[in-house]
Amino acid sequence: MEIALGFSSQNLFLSRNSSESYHKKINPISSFSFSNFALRKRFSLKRQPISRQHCSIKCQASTNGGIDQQNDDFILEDVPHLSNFIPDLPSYPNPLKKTPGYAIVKKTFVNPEDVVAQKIVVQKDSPRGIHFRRTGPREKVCFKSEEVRACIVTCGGLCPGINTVIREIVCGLSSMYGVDQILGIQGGYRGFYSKNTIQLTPKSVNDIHKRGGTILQTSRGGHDTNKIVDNIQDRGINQVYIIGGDGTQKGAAAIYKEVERRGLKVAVAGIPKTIDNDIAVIDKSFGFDTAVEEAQRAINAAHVEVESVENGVGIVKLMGRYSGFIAMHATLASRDVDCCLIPESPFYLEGHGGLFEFVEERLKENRHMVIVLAEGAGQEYLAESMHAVDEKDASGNKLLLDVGLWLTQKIKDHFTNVRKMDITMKYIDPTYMIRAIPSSASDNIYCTLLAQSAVHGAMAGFTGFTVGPVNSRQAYIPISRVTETQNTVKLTDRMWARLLASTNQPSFLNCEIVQKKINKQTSDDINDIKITSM
Ligand SMILES: Nc1ncnc2c1ncn2[C@@H]1O[C@H](COP(=O)(O)OP(=O)(O)OP(=O)(O)O)[C@@H](O)[C@H]1O
Ligand SMILES: O=P(O)(O)OC[C@H]1O[C@](O)(CO)[C@@H](O)[C@@H]1O
Ligand SMILES: [Mg+2]
Repeated sequence: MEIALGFSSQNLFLSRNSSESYHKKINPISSFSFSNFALRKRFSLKRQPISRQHCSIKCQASTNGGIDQQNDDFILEDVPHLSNFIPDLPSYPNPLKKTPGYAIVKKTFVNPEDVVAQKIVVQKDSPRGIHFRRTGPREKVCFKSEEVRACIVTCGGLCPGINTVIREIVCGLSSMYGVDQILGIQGGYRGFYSKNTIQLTPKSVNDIHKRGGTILQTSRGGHDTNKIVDNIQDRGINQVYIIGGDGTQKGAAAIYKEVERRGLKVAVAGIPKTIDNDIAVIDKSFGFDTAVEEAQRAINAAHVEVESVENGVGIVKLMGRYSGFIAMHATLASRDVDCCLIPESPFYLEGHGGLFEFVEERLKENRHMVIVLAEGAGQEYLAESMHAVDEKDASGNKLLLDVGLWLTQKIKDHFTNVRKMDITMKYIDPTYMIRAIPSSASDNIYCTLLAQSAVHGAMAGFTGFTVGPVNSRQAYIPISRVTETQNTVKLTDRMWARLLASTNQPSFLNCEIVQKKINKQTSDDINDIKITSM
């Protein structure tokens, strides 16, 4: 089957030619015309002559559904739609146009064929690459307002902005779609089957965005797919909004699969939340900027303390289990940090090029120094030196040892006992403080976009999706796509190089483990189409 595509070089969106005949040929529900294709459908493209900024492209759905080896593939990684497994699903006109907010909006509904390109830095002849569906209101919805019974659940650790997302889902459902049956599931996944629900209304959530944490409470562990879906069925819930990190999104994928297996008309929408910014595909997770901003206060305090004494060494420990994004960004933002240690970049203490040597150099030069440490850094050394046994939290995440205390002690011992130097150590651990605060103004706006995109998607009948910004545009991403890998700092990317150039810290490159890690990252990068460089 042939599809005509047109795009502007200045536009991130690609639109398929919306000819009626095409729609009829592809899908009886015209506004969901992509949804007949299975996830990760690939189209081989034949390029036509490019005229100025626009070019029109013919593409052909791959008949075998497999990976097309042609260079100029257009790949749509689509999200499921309820019509995929519910026969004769009715659709209704979207009531949005009748709401005061949208009454005079020029283009209320997104073009159903708009997609967001995952890769926007391209060369003239490079392949078209992967695309995701653009979020936004569709002309047709699959739920009548009075029929919707939505629920919201929050799982995993805290993050600034969770309450804003809750608020905006409730207010979005109510003001845009006239939905008034919205339940809050309390205490994370286990709350589905072990706690009572609370009714959420625009009034009850009115000022929750000013508070940190989650008004619904959260938990780790307790994901029992069958019990959860039984409960969804028993309560007559037909839209499930799930706010949480990588673990939560895996849980959401399991719920979606079970819902599909049972053939239920239930839309499952994931909203990615993580302070660690470790969720793949999306640009950045909400609350991250707020946390980085708050981390500045701890770094400033450490700097003030150590520059006020002779040979002051300050250590600030920040969150980041497997990904050092908070530490990296907080360091880059501060300029008062001499060294940033993250889980992705192993370091060593003794000998030439090691951390002790660097600390001594900085003390000689400046009489003080500040180290920012991600909690997941150096765990291999700690485990070795403390003979620790592996402990896990209720979700199966490894419990970390306190690298901040360990490093403080190591530096103190080295300078006092080996180098016979007087130093003053200051250890600041603001880990929970940076995630327990309300979100900043810009994060609040980001949370609003996420929440409203999720609401539009669920109302339109999309399911099994996570919503998030891809190259600054909100997209519906298949849940499995965001859980297959974890986002980590790439030592081979320019952002880490910028950090090294800013701190002038050692790269610890003459260490064998570091070399091995970098070699591995380089080979992983070849398979990783996500552009992490900025
Ligand atoms: N593979 C999985 N399948 C189903 N459920 C899962 C899976 N992994 C985790 N979960 C569930 O998801 C919830 C949250 O997981 P977890 O504690 O790992 O936090 P998270 O969502 O990754 O957030 P964060 O890491 O940002 O704190 C828990 O209730 C856990 O039981
Ligand atoms: O103590 P809690 O609540 O389990 O959270 C700690 C973990 O949560 C995170 O913020 C997110 O996974 C990690 O950085 C941190 O290790
Ligand atoms: Mg996690």
